[in-house]
Amino acid sequence: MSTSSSVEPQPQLPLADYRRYGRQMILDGFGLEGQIELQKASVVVVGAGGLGCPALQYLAAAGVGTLGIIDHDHVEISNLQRQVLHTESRVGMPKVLSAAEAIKQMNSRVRVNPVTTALNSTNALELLAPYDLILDCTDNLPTRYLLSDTAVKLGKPLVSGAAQQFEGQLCTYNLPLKNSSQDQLQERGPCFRCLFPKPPAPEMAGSCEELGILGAVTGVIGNLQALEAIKILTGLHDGKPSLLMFSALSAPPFRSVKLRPRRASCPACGVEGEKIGKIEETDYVAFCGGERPDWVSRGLVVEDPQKRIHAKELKNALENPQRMVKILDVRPRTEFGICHLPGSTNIPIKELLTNPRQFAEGLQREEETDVYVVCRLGNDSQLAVDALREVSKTVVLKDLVGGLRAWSKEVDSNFPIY
Ligand SMILES: Nc1ncnc2c1ncn2[C@@H]1O[C@H](COP(=O)(O)OP(=O)(O)OP(=O)(O)O)[C@@H](O)[C@H]1O
Ligand SMILES: [Zn+2]
Repeated sequence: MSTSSSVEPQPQLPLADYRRYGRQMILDGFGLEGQIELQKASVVVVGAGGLGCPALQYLAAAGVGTLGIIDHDHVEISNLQRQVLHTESRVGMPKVLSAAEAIKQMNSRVRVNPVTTALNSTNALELLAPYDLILDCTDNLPTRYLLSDTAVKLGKPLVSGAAQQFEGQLCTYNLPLKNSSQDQLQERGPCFRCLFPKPPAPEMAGSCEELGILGAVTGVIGNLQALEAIKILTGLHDGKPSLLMFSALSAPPFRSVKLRPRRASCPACGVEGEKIGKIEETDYVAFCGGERPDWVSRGLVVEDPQKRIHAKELKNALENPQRMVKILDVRPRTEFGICHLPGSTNIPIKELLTNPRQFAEGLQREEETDVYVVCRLGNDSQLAVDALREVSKTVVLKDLVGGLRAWSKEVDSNFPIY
């Protein structure tokens, strides 16, 4: 029997992994140690949407040992333009299960822990505690504050991404600082509350559905989140907190600002002044100004027949005109260019609201004409009708309940939904 085999060191990774991860293991500063760190690491990704999908994809491909995925939503066809782990055949499936399936196909050795419930103040500490690092891939402020407070309480870095339209942001909160002084406060970088002590007004925060998003933009930010996580886990991060801003249409597209140290008076991570209470007892939605008005359902509640018209009634009015009928479409020009009702006139809501009198005067000249205002979902059309009513004497001035989406559902299934 040869004695050499008993003294030969065992490979520290399965042999196949040397081949699989070799391209990254030969990088200076990464090495075998880096791969072992990734293998041992656990990362939880909150949100398996536009940011979460690319982030998960690169974390799984790189060989992070355990990935938690938390999301309560299901895959929709409108997600596939950017949520690149989901597929046509998985439309309707919980996003976390769809993402788990994609990861399994790519790297079967990654342990995936899917959670199909929403993260909230009562479950956050428990759901996030088992992980080394947290990725915020969500799309709303209450969850951002909740994630930040929980990350502070658990002492974990929080890699936060955001993207909308052509723009995105990346920031790691609660980042472990390198060469930190003895000063306790300086051991970690600032938290989300240090930067944004007060939430912006809820109406300022629009969703991707309302404002639009280019898929490749979420790809850029989601990839950067994965990269940031990998740098932190493998010790490649310089430990200097910064806020990175990306604007796809600007030159150069990236800007970065160094962040100030954490605020001693921060109610979450500071040592002075008022502290936040228990996370479990905090109402994050209320803190962020309450629920955003659900305009669509609001539209269904306000049933004032003087002010509003349903899609089927509008169809009748158009087909059996007692009087002249005019359709005013208040969507942005780009959306009007996607599809519109024949014969409709486009006056974008922004223009209309800057000078409603001017447009009302135009309508008044056509006193015999009934005016119906339409938009995409039935929100802006209400604002337009309210503004026009104040200055106009047009006899019939109504907005379409549920907007053109309702038109498509209730009247003409060939009218595009976008
Ligand atoms: N508190 C939360 N817990 C778990 N997942 C969350 C929470 N808040 C948001 N998310 C998830 O974060 C993801 C954000 O991704 P994104 O905005 O790309 O998707 P979306 O909401 O499907 O988009 P769209 O606005 O086009 O419908 C969503 O899948 C959403 O369900
Ligand atoms: Zn703070």
